[in-house]
Amino acid sequence: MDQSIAFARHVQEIVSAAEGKQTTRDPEVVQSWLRCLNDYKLDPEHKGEARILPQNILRQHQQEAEDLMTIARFGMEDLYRRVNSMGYVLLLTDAKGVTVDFIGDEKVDRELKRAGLYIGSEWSEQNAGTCGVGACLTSGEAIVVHQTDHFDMAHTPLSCTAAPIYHSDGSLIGVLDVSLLMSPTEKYSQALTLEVVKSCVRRIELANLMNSRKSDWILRLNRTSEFLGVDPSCAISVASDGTISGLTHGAHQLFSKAQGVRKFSAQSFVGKPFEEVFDFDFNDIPCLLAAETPGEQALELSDGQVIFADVQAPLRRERAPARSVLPKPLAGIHGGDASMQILAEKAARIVDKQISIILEGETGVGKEYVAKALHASRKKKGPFVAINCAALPEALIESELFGYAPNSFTGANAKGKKGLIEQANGGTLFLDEIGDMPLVLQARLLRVLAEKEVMPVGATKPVPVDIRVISASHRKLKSLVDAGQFRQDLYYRLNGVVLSIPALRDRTDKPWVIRQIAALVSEGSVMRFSKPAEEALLAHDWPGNIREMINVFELCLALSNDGVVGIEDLPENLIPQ
Ligand SMILES: Nc1ncnc2c1ncn2[C@@H]1O[C@H](COP(=O)(O)OP(=O)(O)OP(=O)(O)O)[C@@H](O)[C@H]1O
Repeated sequence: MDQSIAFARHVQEIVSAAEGKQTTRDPEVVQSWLRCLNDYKLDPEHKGEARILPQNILRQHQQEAEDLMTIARFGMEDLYRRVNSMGYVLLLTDAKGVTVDFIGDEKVDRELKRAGLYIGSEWSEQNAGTCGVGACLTSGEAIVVHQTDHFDMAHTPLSCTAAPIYHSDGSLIGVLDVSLLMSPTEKYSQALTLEVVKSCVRRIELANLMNSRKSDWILRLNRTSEFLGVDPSCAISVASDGTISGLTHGAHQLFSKAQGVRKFSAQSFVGKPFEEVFDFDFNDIPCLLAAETPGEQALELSDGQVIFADVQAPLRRERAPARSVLPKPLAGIHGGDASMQILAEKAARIVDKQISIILEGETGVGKEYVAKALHASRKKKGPFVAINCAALPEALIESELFGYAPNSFTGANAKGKKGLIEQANGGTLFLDEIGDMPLVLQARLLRVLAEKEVMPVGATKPVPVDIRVISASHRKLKSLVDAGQFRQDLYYRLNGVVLSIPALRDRTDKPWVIRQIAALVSEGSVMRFSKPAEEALLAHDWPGNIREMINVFELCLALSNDGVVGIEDLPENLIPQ
């Protein structure tokens, strides 16, 4: 047919379609023509040249699309091996329609370049009119734009089949297009090509999801159980908190249909709880790993539709909780010593549980300090009551601990008195030097802990108490039990978890401890040490631990000039000979 007649007919067809007249064109092609006329104000009589971007601008697009190019390259090469003998070329464009990667036959390089089937060509609908890439980007769906489907007469020799590529977060990131310079007249000749391109993109998206979500559960999904393991139709990833962290476009379409969502909305399923989409408990996903029959792989979608799932467990464990996730008071008990860090992490795991804790360590290492940090880290705090079992006078110990009823003995307060255990109700009871508690009192304490109530001296009715107990001892309680000085049954009740605080001489964070205690003693004002003084502090073995350090620093502060402590200000036993 004469070129000018063909051109006139093409323009005429577009105009009459725009007027709403009957047409045999596919509706998505007509919709694109209408966008070209009405939205982009393109002129069907104008013959545009294919636009190839200059190198520097192309490079910018390629840099921004680096991830997409890496994701898609293996799929493109595989696809090209299958279709190149039929004359197809492959284009990968970014979300703006710029060809950032290209595979074609070098023998017809010049013709391809002229036709715009080339690296750097720009195929947005606004620029090139109806074309495979442009219509695909605008609609978000795969499409064949065959010969005179093209809006611009310059492109009507081409046949273009394009499928959108979606990121696992749901956003449209590019288009994979296969095009022919010369093709059979009938459009249905490209029906199989469309399926091949869609399947290639499906595998690209799946590989991307599996690669980028290694710490999550991956569920490969199919409507039938056959081919589920080898060629699933779509997939999702689920994070450890039970929310959907990523999905392929096929999964997006499946869920949208199940939930009656018509309008395409990119991110609508990412971040949603797994149970909102499936009628299945997230915590039961591991059970699917052991599925042996298709029936055991079947899941129900929210609309009752059955879908089969092939599950892959997280390949990479999420990193262990960093120090910063410890409750603040516990994170602040050391300055980087490894055994203190382990202690803090262990304590953080049990801090809100009904588990008794024993703190062991030499005198002055900071057992009460750590007990207070434990208490301060609890969600439900209540009061903190400390009892030094070694310092209580024997005669008063019972009434101090358990309290007494009004007028229960001579000299007692007429109103009675709440004991320390009752004062700790709803909070923490810290029993310091528990190893020094007399045996008779140990029996009574055991009853309090077992029955969760105290019987004040002279009272007839017990008082219920809810306390968490932290005990401390500078001697190993187990050896006291072996020596018959501590009740075994009480030891077992107190001994939920033992936390051993290292001696100061064994800690690797001594410079941090020095700074802490200097600030404590000087109450925030200046207290610094000369280099030789600091070296002497670091070399000392601190038998009295942190308490000894506090005493030494108080003395130094009093002797020093303007808060700067020299070696001569240190006590004699600290000065190297
Ligand atoms: N990390 C720290 N920062 C500041 N001060 C601390 C720290 N650790 C302990 N202290 C202080 O050191 C002193 C001794 O600590 P604590 O009384 O907790 O030790 P203890 O092991 O319970 O001693 P004892 O065995 O004699 O009962 C206290 O004044 C405490 O406040």
